[in-house]
Amino acid sequence: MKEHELKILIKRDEIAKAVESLAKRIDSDYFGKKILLVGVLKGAAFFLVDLARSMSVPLEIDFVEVSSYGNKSKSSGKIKLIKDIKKDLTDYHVLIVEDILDSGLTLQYLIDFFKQKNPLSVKSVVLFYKIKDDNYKRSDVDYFGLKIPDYFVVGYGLDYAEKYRNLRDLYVIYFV
Ligand SMILES: O=P(O)(O)OC[C@H]1O[C@H](OP(=O)(O)OP(=O)(O)O)[C@H](O)[C@@H]1O
Ligand code: HPA
Ligand SMILES: [Mg+2]
Repeated sequence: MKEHELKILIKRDEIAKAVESLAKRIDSDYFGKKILLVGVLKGAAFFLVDLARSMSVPLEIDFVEVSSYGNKSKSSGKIKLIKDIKKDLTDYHVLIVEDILDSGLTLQYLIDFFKQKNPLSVKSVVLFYKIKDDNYKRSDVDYFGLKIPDYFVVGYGLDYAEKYRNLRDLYVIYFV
């Protein structure tokens, strides 16, 4: 029996355009600055690679891994740090690279976490910004690519129970 089905939400071309346009804006804001892109494994790995290849300022990359969804489609509310970075950040501008802002808990956790490492600055770029109702207060995002409705989505790095990260387009997953 089929448990879920996928329906396309955003095509790869639109995603690619959003990534290009973010890269341009970040390039111009970070001109002459020592920048470290920190991707949030595993979901944001795909976005970080595409973003970094579209940027032209000199940059370094690193990754942290956190997890809070496990095999579910709702945040457990508890962020688990699985992999930290070792680098001394005191002379870097840190840009946290996230695939999606949903409850916002992961990003808030990481902003606080990186501020404690005393870099020159901490900012964030999120590709998919999930729209919640107006009273829903989340951490501020410095750059975002595409607003999406409040559905559970997969593809372009995003998973359901670890599957579908490799899809090039973004899909809504419906549980039937
Ligand atoms: O705004 P939030 O509600 O915190 O959700 C966003 C985070 O959740 C997902 O990661 P997940 O914990 O599923 O780990 P994964 O990237 O390995 O799938 C996603 O990749 C973001 O990192
Ligand atoms: O909509 C989503 N899809 C996949 N992973 C996620 N993590 C937070 N929100 C989502
Ligand atoms: Mg996940």
